[in-house]
This record gives sequence, C-alpha cells and structure tokens, in this order.
Amino acid sequence: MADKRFFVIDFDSTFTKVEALDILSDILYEGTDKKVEVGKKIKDLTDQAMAGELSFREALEQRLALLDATKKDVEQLSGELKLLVSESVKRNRSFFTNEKDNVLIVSSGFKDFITPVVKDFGIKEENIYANTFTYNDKDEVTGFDASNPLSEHKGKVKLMKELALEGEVLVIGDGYTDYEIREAGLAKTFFAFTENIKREKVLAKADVEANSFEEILHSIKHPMATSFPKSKIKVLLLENVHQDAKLKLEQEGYQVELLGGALDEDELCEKIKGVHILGIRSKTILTRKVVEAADRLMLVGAFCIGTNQIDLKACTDHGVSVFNAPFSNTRSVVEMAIGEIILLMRQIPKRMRQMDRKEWSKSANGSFEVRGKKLGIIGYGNIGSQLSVLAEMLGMDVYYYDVVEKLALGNATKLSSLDELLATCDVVSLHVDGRPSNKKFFTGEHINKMKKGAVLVNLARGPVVELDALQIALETGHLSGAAIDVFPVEPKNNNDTFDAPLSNIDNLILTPHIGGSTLEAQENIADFVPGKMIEYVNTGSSFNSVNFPNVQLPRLENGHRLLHIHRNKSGILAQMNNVFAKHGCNILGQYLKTNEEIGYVITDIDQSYQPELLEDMRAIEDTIKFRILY
Ligand SMILES: NC(=O)C1=CN([C@@H]2O[C@H](COP(=O)(O)OP(=O)(O)OC[C@H]3O[C@@H](n4cnc5c(N)ncnc54)[C@H](O)[C@@H]3O)[C@@H](O)[C@H]2O)C=CC1
Ligand SMILES: O=C(O)C(=O)COP(=O)(O)O
Repeated sequence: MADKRFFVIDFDSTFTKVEALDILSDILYEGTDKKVEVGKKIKDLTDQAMAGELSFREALEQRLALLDATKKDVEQLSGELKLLVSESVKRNRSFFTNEKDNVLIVSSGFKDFITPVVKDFGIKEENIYANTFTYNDKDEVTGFDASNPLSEHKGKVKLMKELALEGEVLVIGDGYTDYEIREAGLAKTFFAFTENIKREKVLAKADVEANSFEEILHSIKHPMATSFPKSKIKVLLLENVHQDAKLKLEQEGYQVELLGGALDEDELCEKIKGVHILGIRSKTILTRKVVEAADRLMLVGAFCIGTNQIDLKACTDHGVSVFNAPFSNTRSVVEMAIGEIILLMRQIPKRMRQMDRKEWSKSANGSFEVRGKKLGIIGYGNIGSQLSVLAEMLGMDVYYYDVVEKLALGNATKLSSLDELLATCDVVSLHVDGRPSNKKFFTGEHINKMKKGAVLVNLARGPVVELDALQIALETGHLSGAAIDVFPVEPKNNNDTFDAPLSNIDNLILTPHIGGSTLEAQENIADFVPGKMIEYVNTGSSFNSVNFPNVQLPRLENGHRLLHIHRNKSGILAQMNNVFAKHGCNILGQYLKTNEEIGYVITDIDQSYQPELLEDMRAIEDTIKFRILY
C-alpha cells in the first residue's frame, strides 16, 4: 500500500467557489438590514481563521452565534452550493469518480451541507470528514458536535493523525489549516488552491500554487492530466470581440486578455509571445513574420467570415490551425445589403443630404421600387445565396455569377458570364471573398459595362472594387448610386480618423465595415469560435478548420490521445506506427487525414507509455508539431 496516493481536499473556497457560512448568512438575512452587517462579521471571522489569526473553534462558535439557521436553511444552502462548485472541479468530474477511493474531503465546514454537494461527484460518504450541526426538536441549529476533532484548533492535523493514511498524501486547500497538515509532516505536498481566493499568508507556505485542478494533475503527472494545464493556456483576443467569448474561454480555465483594437505587425510580433490561442477579426493582418515570432501558437480564431487577412500558408507550415465563423454574421450582411438596395433605389441618401442642405425635394424622379428589378449577385456563396432568397421575397428578379458551380436557389438565374450579368442587372451586389486574385477584380471596365443608372453595392472586401473608377461613374451619372462598407485601407480601431475615398456624391452610402456588426452576429460568433477553439484543444477535432484536414472525433475515455502534424510526405504514418510498435503501445484508434500540405494523425493508445515514446515521435522527420492531449 506504500505507493498509494491520497488527495485530501478542502471544501470551502476550494471544492466550491465560496465559504458556505457566508452563503448561509445571505440566505438567512436576505432582504433585511442585518444582511450586510452579519455578512461582514462572518467574512472577517472566516478570514481570520483561514489566515491562522484566530483559533478555529473560537471563529466557529462566533460565526454560528450569528446565524439562526434551521435544517431547512441548511438544505437550501447545499442546493445553492451545488451551483457554486469551482469551475476546474466541474471540469475534472471524472477525476473524482476515478479516484473515489483516494479522495478525502477534509473540512472544518459541516457534513450537513458538504455531503450532498460532493457525493454528486462520486466521492464516498465515508471519505467525507467534517463537522456536524446539532439541532433541537424544532430543527433549529443549536451548535456543533464538540467531540469532532475538526471543531478544534488544529483539528485537521488531529484528524489526519487519527486517520494515519499509509501512502503519499497531497493536501489541496486555500487555508492555513490545510497547510498545517503539511507542517505537521502528515502530507508530502501542500497545494495552495488559488482559483477562488488567494491568501498571501497561505501562499507563502505552499509547496505548489495551483489555480486550477488541472495544474495539480499536471504537476503530479497524473495519468488523467491533460498535456498542458488549461489554466496555463494564454488567449489573446483583439479587435473588441464580444465579451461572451472572453467569458466562455475563461470558464474553460484559460487566461484571456481582450484588447480593443487591432495591432500592427511589430506590436503583434511582441504581444504574440507565449500566446497559445489568438482571436482576431478582419483588421488584424496576420503575416508570416508574426506566425514565426509566435513561440506557443497552436490555433487562430477569426471572429468573422473572411480569412484573407491571415497568411494561411504560414499558419499551416507552423502547424497552427485556423478557424473562422463561416455563417454567424451572414444574415446581418444580407439584411444590410437589402436595406441599402432599397435606400439607393429610392435615392434616400441623396434626399437626406438635400434635407441637411435645407432643400425640399419632393419628387419621384429617379426613385424606383425594387419589386420586379433585376438584382445581380457576384459571388453566390453563403451571403450571396442568402441575399438571393430574401431579395426574391421582395419581388426582385435574381441573377448570379460565381466562379464555381452553385445551385440556383428559388427562381434565381445562373449566368455564365460576368459581362452578361452587368448588362442585365439594375443592381449589382458583390459578395466574393477576399482571395488575393480578387484584388481590383471589379475594375472601371466592369463598372462601365453596368447598365446606365444602375447601383453598386460592395459589402465584400475593400480592394475588390476600383474606387477611382466608381467615383467617376457616380459623378457622370453612369451609376445612380452606390453603397460601400469596405475600403482598401481601414483604420485599426475607432480612435483613428478616416478619410473616405469617395466624396461629393449625393446618392452614396458609406459605412465603416459594419456588415457583420450586429449584436446578434457578434454574440453568435462569440459562441461559435470559442466552441471550436475549446473542441480543438480538448479533442484535437479540426472540423471547420480552414487550413487543416478536417477530422472530427469524440473525446476518448481511459486512454491517451496523441496529435501529430507533419508535412505531407509518404511513409510518415508507417514511421509513427513503428515507434508505437517499438514501445509496445496498444493502439485503440487511429485517424489520418491529409491536405496538399500537411498530414494530421490522431492516435489513441491505452494508458501506459514511456516518455521515450514522445521523444521518438518528435524525432520523426517532417514533424511540424506533436502534442499529447491527455
Ligand atoms: N462587410 C462585412 O462586414 C462582411 C464582409 N464579408 C465578406 O463577404 C465575403 C463572402 O462571404 P461568404 O458568402 O460567407 O463567403 P463564401 O466563401 O461562402 O462565398 C464567396 C463566393 O464567392 C465566389 N467567388 C470568389 N471569387 C469570385 C470571383 N472573382 N467571381 C465570382 N465569384 C467569386 C466563391 O466561389 C464563393 O462562392 C467574405 O469572404 C468577406 O470578405 C463577410 C462578412 C461580413
Ligand atoms: O466577417 C467578415 O469577414 C467581416 O468582414 C466582418 O469583419 P469584422 O468582424 O466586422 O471585422
């Protein structure tokens, strides 16, 4: 039994995020004048006891004297505590189930509310060591069982002496009384648990500071440890992505920094050091130089649709997987396009400018309904085809042109040449992507081929349209109006000024790249992209990655998952399997997918492996990245 390992875990502020008696006080005095006053007294007494400044029994007696609780209140308390379990405890539920014989809850709190909470995690009732309340016949709490060593000063030490555990004892807690077990020589290691509260005096005594359970498992090389504690994963989010993204990633246990604007190349080269996950929108230009400056980067999330701002090849070369949000703002762009088409056809921008100039111009000249008009969509992808559907519902006659074969939705007509579309349509709306060949794709020549009096809408990418030619076409009246949301050069953030490239045109809508800027879209994106990030980190699943071969896998129970990213050359899988054979590993499952540049192999093996296996895997020629998930 000598190599048995016990985990002695504190309850208040460790297993749960809170001190239970604080919550009990809130329950008892909610809505009364006493709430703040009693709450503060309880908290002060708890802090004094936790910091070792007041004897435990004294603190307990004084706290209970302030609380007139009943059995029912205690039941309500455990219900609330179930919702307040520490995030990393929740994430590691399977650890508690697997280690149920070795996990002990040792707390100076009360079994009455602790047991229902920890039992849900598979912890055995006989392994819960805590005080118990005494009640009178009206079920009112009258005090506590004074014969319990845990109600005494240095009670945890006394209890641990009585238990005389044979094996390695690890103590995990936030308080001084937890440290005392280690001080008394009854534990090998004291982990100061700082996920919920950091007590400097306790921290000073810690063998290891752990601000999550993952850190503990990682530090003891527990077989269930992920390759890297989540709390050490650094995420940098730029361009003011929605706060929900930050919260979601923080709940997963990552360290997240959110900045307002984009960063330029040099700033980003500096800031990217140590970052594992980068989140950007359309303004951050992620160059090869930045990717090469990154020393930890494993994945990039584009919190938008377009990925033209990212050097995807550089990311692939460095084994960095890129995800985007391919549909989360589609509808917002389409609604804006519809609105702008109607406004331009009615000359509303022009009328508004006239009103600003104090001109009254009530006239139908040059104003049209959209019903029955011909809409030409260039780029019939997700946005283009969605626009097609909504425009038809308004009675428009839809034509489209795309470089690849696309299914015509509804009654839309596919045209096989761009010229035909330009010669046919009253409204032309651009929805191509930002691939390099689309730079200056829509030239003066195309504009001149549009019907006289037609309108142009560009919500795609700035460099796609030749704006000088558009200015001339609008000035000469060849086009009757335009809406431009994207520009060849856009400011990094809202503090920069912007000199609009088109000017002195009445029937013109200029907007600061807000096609996808609705709260709905940003919330959708903030849910979708972090979801992809977390899935990639947790399972290796690259489904929806824009540069990695797409592999989707469930989480593996009871085994190790190894991820190998390599240049796509022949024979790598054979070499990997030779390594597995050499180390006698039993392969539970293996998945290989390649694209033109890289191969991505996910191998699940059974529990045991030697560290040399990992070295041998990394030594395979053409390996780009290798990591163990868990
Ligand atoms: N203004 C804004 O805030 C937003 C702008 N966008 C832009 O809209 C673009 C399109 O988005 P999705 O429809 O989701 O992308 P998508 O990839 O589903 O569709 C793009 C379509 O354009 C076609 N295409 C590319 N080049 C072409 C060309 N030269 N001629 C004809 N067809 C061409 C492609 O074959 C594809 O079908 C994004 O790439 C992004 O640049 C996206 C969201 C918001
Ligand atoms: O989704 C896109 O591609 C967009 O252009 C929207 O970009 P944004 O997130 O508003 O910078």
